[in-house]
This record gives sequence, structure tokens and C-alpha cells, in this order.
Amino acid sequence: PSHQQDQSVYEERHLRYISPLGKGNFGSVELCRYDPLGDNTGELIAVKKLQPNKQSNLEDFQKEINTIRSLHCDYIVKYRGVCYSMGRLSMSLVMEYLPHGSLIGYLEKNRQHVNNRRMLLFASQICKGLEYLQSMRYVHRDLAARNILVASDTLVKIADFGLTKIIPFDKEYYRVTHPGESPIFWYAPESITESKFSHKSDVWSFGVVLHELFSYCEHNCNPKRLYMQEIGNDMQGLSISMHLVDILKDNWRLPAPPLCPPRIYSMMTTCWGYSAEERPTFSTLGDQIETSIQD
Ligand SMILES: C[C@H](Nc1nc(-c2c[nH]c3ncc(Cl)cc23)ncc1F)C(=O)NCC(F)(F)F
Repeated sequence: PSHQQDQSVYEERHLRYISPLGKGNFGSVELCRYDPLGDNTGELIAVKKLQPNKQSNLEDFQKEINTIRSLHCDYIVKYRGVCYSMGRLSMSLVMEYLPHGSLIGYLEKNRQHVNNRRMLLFASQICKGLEYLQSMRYVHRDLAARNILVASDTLVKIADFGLTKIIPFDKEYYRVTHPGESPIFWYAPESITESKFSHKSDVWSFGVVLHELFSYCEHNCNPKRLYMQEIGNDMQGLSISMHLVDILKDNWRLPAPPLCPPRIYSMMTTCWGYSAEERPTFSTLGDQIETSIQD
């Protein structure tokens, strides 16, 4: 019934906890049923709770809620509302629940019946979601297969806007002050060395997501493992991120996944241009992916 869909305040007393879904940047997500009639006919929802008593996180959490509430796109996980508890002292973010879970688990489970065309469909949907984000001046900053949700066998959505920032109107990039525990193996060089984030750094990360897609998220060829194998060979006490930037400067890139079509691998390598202006835009990438799907 449509009235359930545009619910925006969920009363805690009708929330039925079912199971944990996972841990995010600074919150955990649980599967719940919102069951005001108390007869188990209510809708399943994903509820993101803030880790308790970290004040700085409350502001970030509010920003994450405001971000996802402002996004209306078929390729981005839907905001459903908020749930206040402890007399409005703490609040939770309510989102649509996607039953197939994240791309990583889905590809590991369904590898045998996901072919290149289906991968390209997923890639074009992620690209469209990112084009929409860019049109809203948002930089996701945490693009990775683990943060892509599977709605159905033919639809994926971008999720987890915990690190998303708005590019200021007078600049092309956002500079973070507190890098935190960063997913450096998905980061563009300038994000590692200067904490600079832009649409072009999201393009770099999109290239890494393409690599994960066409590797079927095989854990023994995930980006972190492949980079560490390359770096491990010449550890000289420098920090891992400095080693990573060094091999990227030497033009080493993630190798083509097994059976990856050459045209797709070359698309990934264009996303990994060392300097940001070398990298394509999401609209160019979208056109290239559409062309590959036609062939
Ligand atoms: C911390 C949470 N972790 C997980 N979430 C889910 C999930 C299934 N179905 C879901 N439906 C709506 C939501 Cl918001 C999450 C899930 N499955 C496994 C997880 F480890 C998360 O948000 N991860 C980012 C992303 F959503 F992209 F996977």
C-alpha cells in the first residue's frame, strides 16, 4: 500500500528487530520489520543505528541522513525516514531493504549465471547513479563493490553515504581534514597524497569497482590483495600508502581480471589516469558502456 511507502517518522514501538545486516563507517545496519498492525504484515526495512556516544559522529550521521534524504534516483538506495528513540535522544536512519544484499556476496553466490552483459548492465546503472550524484555536486568517496546493493537480478543501487561530501560551489574538489581509516586501495593518488576528493576521484574508484565486477568479487583477486602483493615485494618501511602511490607513479595498475573483455579493461585503465584531468567523465564512461552492451 502506498501509504507505507511515504512513511517518514517510524515509531520505535512498532519496530521489530529481525537480524544484523552489517557494520558501516560509524554505524550498524539491522533488518527490521515495521509492523504497526502487529500481525507481521508490515514492510521489511534496513535501519542504520549510530554507534553510541561519539558526539562527532552525531553531526556526521545527521549529514548522512540529509544526504540520502535529498537523493531521488533509481540507482541509489531509497531513504524511507527516521526513527527516534530514547525520547528523541538518539535517532536511526530508515532505508529500503534490498533482499539480495551487497554486490560482493551476490557475485560470489551467483557467479555461474551472471555473464558479461549482466555485468555491463550493473556497470551502466552504477555509472548513471554516479552521474546523478555529480549533478547534485556530491562526491561519494567510498565507492566499492561492498557499498553497492543488489535490488534484483537486473538492478543494483549505490548505498552508504557516510563519507559523501558536497563540492563547494567555488571549487572542483573537496579536501578532508581527518582521513580516518580510509579505503586507500580504492582511492585516487591525489586523495591519498593530498586528501583531495572530486568527481574525478570518484571516477578512479568507479574503475576499481569495474575491476571488482569483472573479477566477480573473487576474494583472492580483490584490489587490496593485488596491491599488497605488488607492494609487499619492495617494503622499505615507508607507509603502505606511500608505497601504493610510488607503484602508481611507476604506472603499475591492477592487472586485467581473468576473461575480462579487452575493451572493458582499457576502460578501467582510463579511469586510472594518474592526473585527474586525464580521466573520463561519467557521461563518457556511460556512453562507452552502452556501446559495449549493444555489441
Ligand atoms: C552496513 C551495511 N552492511 C551491510 N548491508 C547489507 C544489506 C543487505 N540488504 C540491505 N538493504 C539495505 C541496506 Cl542500507 C543494507 C543492506 N548487507 C550486508 C552488509 F554488510 C551497509 O549499509 N552496507 C553498505 C551497503 F548497503 F551498500 F551494502
